[in-house]
Amino acid sequence: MRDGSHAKRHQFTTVDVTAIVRALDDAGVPVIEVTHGDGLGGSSFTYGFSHTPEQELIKTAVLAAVRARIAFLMLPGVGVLDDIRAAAGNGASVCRIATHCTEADIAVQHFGMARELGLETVGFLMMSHSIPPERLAEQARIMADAGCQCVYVVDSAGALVLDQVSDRVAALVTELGDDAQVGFHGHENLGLGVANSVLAYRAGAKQIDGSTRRFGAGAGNTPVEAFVGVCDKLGIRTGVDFFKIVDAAEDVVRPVMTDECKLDRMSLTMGYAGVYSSFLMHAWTLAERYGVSGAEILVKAGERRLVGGQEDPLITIARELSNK
Ligand SMILES: CC[C@H](O)CC(=O)C(=O)O
Ligand SMILES: [Mn+2]
Repeated sequence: MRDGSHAKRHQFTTVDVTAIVRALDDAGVPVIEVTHGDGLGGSSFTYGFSHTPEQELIKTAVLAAVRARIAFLMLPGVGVLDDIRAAAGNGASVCRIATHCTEADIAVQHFGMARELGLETVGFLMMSHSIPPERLAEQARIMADAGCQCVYVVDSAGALVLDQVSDRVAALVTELGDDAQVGFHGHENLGLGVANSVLAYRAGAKQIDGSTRRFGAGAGNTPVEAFVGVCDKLGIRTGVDFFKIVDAAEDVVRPVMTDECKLDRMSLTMGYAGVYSSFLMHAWTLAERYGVSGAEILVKAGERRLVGGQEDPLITIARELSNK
């Protein structure tokens, strides 16, 4: 529900969260993430305001879950340490800290504090396609040394293709050994979420993200119901019941979501050009405001190697295109 929140423009209600958590929990999903789509503190003019304060949603999710642990995500700078304390106080038990893949050092104090609070810790190396496996492994080492228990290869742009996932996951597994697990977070912008996730598992990833009906930024995340079905057929045990997760997707999540995540010109361009998936809605809005092509904005964003948090340069690009 965190990445999926982008596809609902952060308008989840406590009623939605209760219904979805119950259904996912009953299907056997072990960890459910609930936060504004841009993480703790994301509700703002830049990222869009939440319908319901995220700490309220976290509290609601904790109450609704019987077995599942509730996770939250934060980007240092968008959220602050007090947001982590509040989420822990509201019963969340998994703290996921995201940084651009070359900036792991900005999360050191967050992992330290999360561990002191007794939280399970996960590190997100975003835009993992943009640096080679060896450099990514060095950044993973920084997170693990700071107290992170599972470092994720995060394909924020949905730009990684098959072996590029295996190579990165394998590099992290070799670097981290028993010090931390490795995870994978895929996006569907080139239609590879499930295949990439299977390869991540085969390369040693122990935690894999997904969302029902693939709700997430861009073309969405790895569709968890398809991933569970594929894993069943491959003899990979996920602990998630295929028929229950399909029912959850169809009967509970579908009616709550206003729009489907589309594999269309814009999201395909994001995967192809290596653009942060959360830029999709910004590019749409700017394309309309300046009367320019959204896909062209994204291609330029890829050329300029913009990272998450650099939403303002998208405005510059749109203005430049419009002046041309
Ligand atoms: C808001 C953080 C970011 O979008 C994390 C993520 O899901 C990704 O990079 O794919
Ligand atoms: Mn994502």
